[in-house]
Amino acid sequence: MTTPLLAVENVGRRFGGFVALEGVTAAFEPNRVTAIIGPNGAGKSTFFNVLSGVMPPSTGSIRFKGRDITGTPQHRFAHLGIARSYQITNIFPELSVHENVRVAAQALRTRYDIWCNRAAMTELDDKADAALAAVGLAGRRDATAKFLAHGQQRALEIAVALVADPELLLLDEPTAGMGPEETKDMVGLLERLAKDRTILLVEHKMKMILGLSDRILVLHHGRLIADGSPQHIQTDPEVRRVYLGQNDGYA
Ligand SMILES: Nc1ncnc2c1ncn2[C@@H]1O[C@H](COP(=O)(O)OP(=O)(O)OP(=O)(O)O)[C@@H](O)[C@H]1O
Repeated sequence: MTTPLLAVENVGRRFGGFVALEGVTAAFEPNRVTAIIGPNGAGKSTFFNVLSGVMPPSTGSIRFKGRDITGTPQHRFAHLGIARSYQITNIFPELSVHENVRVAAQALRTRYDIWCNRAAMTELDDKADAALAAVGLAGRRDATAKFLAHGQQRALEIAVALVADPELLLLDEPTAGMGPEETKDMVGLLERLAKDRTILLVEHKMKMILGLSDRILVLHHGRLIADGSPQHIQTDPEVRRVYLGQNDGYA
């Protein structure tokens, strides 16, 4: 069996006396797409926040490539090989598309690298261009970020995440606010990226999740109630019960 890239064991998170996440255990193999779904308030964002170091878990442990990273501060995650995008578009609107990615690349460097090494600057430019090419934005390189269409802004965020060359990409609702065409483009992008990366995503668009994911985890009231292939999840009686009556396209 392959060593899991990421393994969480008995992970939980409390807010005061409220248990938002409880006893979640799962291991994630490399180069797979896993979706985390669940009704509103199920604990998806909390799980993502814990996985990406936004907050430590109250219980349990998280291992990345066999190394215990429980409680590691968020700013160290990019160096570990874990990158995250947010639900809300999170770019510098007044900077160019290329500048947005280069700033991210620069942030991963030390001051010494930046000020003393001209070659390092060229390398940063090249890295930014490679990330833009990977998400299909090379042609908009010099556009001001605020003038990109919404779908392109989300792709830019992914380029920003890619500049650290992460092995694990955590994507919080990458198709939020997108219509069918933009969603289709994003799915195509994620399929390309998934060839040599591990992707975990939180999403609400069920048809998209069923088509894209190798595996789906279902959270409900902070607990993992199902974990399996899209086919398995679609026929799981507990999942069907949880989603019954929810107007989110699940069928
Ligand atoms: N910082 C916080 N303090 C107190 N309670 C919180 C906090 N963050 C989340 N919660 C609570 O934890 C529960 C899980 O919230 P979470 O945002 O993780 O759910 P979710 O599945 O992402 O929901 P949605 O699909 O609506 O985004 C909710 O009841 C929420 O009110």
